Amino acid sequence: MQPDALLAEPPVLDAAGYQALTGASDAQIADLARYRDLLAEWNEVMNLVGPLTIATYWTRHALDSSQLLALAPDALTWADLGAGAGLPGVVLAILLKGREGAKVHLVESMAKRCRFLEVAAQALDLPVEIHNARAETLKLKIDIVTARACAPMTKLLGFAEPYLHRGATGLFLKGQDVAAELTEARKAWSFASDLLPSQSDPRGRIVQVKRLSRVR
Ligand SMILES: C[S@@+](CC[C@H](N)C(=O)[O-])C[C@H]1O[C@@H](n2cnc3c(N)ncnc32)[C@H](O)[C@@H]1O
Repeated sequence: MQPDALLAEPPVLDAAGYQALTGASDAQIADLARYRDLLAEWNEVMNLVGPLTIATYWTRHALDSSQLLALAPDALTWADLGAGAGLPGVVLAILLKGREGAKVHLVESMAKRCRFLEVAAQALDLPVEIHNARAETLKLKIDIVTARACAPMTKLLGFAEPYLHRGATGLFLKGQDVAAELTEARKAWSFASDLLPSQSDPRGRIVQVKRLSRVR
């Protein structure tokens, strides 16, 4: 990682800044704002996201999630493992809404977080399927498997293995410890990977993973 990247601060965007940067439509901005309001409302009674991160929603959550679409512009089917409150999956679903064949699988093992996901999906009329399940137990054939803050890389690859084996590409949002996590993961897994820069966090990286197998 470049030393100056370690010093740089993430951009702080409002809705207008986010729209100028991403080209999102007015309808998508309205849906993203509605999702932020739902997050803020439900966060009062349920631990969904760090309360302070609502103030930086457009960078920390909206941009962090939506940047994945530019890396896989033709992908229609996604699975978000450990979706929690729906990050990145709900943001992706908002932006994919209306595209024929689009579907985001939101995979979350905690039932109460799935209740929030059901509310968001209904309020925003999203192309999602919610699975209250452990990610590693599902057998979904999809284009892209993603996750943010779900587990360290070694464990996350175990969750993602069934999806990668069915042909998915992995795009995982990771923080500044990614290099150490990858070194550790290579003790258990053999895989091809690329480290891509994050638009929302100069210290973060997106790990693109293909061809996963266990180290014997
Ligand atoms: C720290 S939260 C992150 C949530 C969200 N991705 C985000 O970035 O805000 C991790 C979530 O992963 C879920 N989780 C952990 N292991 C899982 C598994 N094997 N299958 C499904 N969900 C899992 C947890 O219940 C939790 O909601």
